[in-house]
Amino acid sequence: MLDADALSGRLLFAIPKKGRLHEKCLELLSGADIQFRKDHRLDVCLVKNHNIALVFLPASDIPSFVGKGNVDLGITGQDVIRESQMQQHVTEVLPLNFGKCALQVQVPEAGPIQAAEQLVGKRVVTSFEVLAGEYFGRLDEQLGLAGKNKTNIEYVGGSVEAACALGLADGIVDLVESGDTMRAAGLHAIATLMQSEAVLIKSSTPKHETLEPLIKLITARIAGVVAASKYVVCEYNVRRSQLHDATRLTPGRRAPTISPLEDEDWVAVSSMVEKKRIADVMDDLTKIGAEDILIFNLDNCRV
Ligand SMILES: Nc1ncnc2c1ncn2[C@@H]1O[C@H](COP(=O)(O)OP(=O)(O)OP(=O)(O)O)[C@@H](O)[C@H]1O
Ligand SMILES: O=P(O)(O)OC[C@H]1O[C@H](OP(=O)(O)OP(=O)(O)O)[C@H](O)[C@@H]1O
Ligand SMILES: [Mg+2]
Repeated sequence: MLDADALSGRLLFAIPKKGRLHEKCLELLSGADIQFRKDHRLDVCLVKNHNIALVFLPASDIPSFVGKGNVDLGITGQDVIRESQMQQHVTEVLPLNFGKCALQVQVPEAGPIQAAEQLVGKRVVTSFEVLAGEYFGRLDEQLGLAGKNKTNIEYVGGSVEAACALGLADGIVDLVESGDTMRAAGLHAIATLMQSEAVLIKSSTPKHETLEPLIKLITARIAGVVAASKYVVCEYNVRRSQLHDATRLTPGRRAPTISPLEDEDWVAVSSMVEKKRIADVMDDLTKIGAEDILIFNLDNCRV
């Protein structure tokens, strides 16, 4: 049985229990070798190989749990940190390079509204009533709307994109990643409130100073997994005479590793390259005569 004694002294680490961030968080924990077995009936479980307990919570509740110091560390989206008005109480320790999306004002594509200002005084449906309220509050003020004439912000918990078709709203404020959901609902975006990604957060006023070394260790491990997902190792052979151009193309993080080959005119080069740039880099290496270009994914790293 899991009771308060079992949790006492452990670092509490909040993980989204479902939704878009859940699977990615499990991959991060596995990459950082944080081992646990979760009973599906319980939202708290002990980590086997560290003095940590994982707490599985809705992503939108995690900012206030961390901000109030009820848990020590958490993963959630920057959007829900701002929506819960917890920015002053939580510290963003590390961006995690997933859960990337934008909070946008959307309206029916075929309709008359083409700018957010035209929605002022009308009905807006959203799960982000604080952020949408602030945004349209500013527009209301700029356009001098007050009282009953102000933009009407209404909360729904999900499936926000259906609101316009159902006749409940003139526009919505919701998250967009690929845009598939928005387009399927016949909507298009006319303004962006914020960009968001998943972040590792800790309390700005931690209750347990003694846990700080463990927080640092976990942060370093997770940073290693995140960096590994951003980089590849690029290895190739190139003529010594082209080495200057080659190192300009693949400068590495500190410097590329250069090894001699049996053929004295040639060297082997090994270098970390950002994954998103690798196709261009391979094209450019080919142009300067590099051969045998090999790309390796990283499972983990410390850089
Ligand atoms: N389509 C998306 N692409 C990338 N990140 C997203 C997307 N939708 C949401 N997110 C991020 O994930 C966080 C959690 O949202 P999500 O909708 O997955 O949670 P939920 O509402 O608890 O789950 P569910 O929608 O399954 O009930 C959001 O605050 C946002 O940061
Ligand atoms: O631009 P896209 O790639 O289509 O992603 C955007 C959708 O993802 C989220 O919904 P989710 O899947 O969490 O469902 P929900 O609306 O029920 O929360 C968000 O609320 C959008 O509806
Ligand atoms: Mg959702």
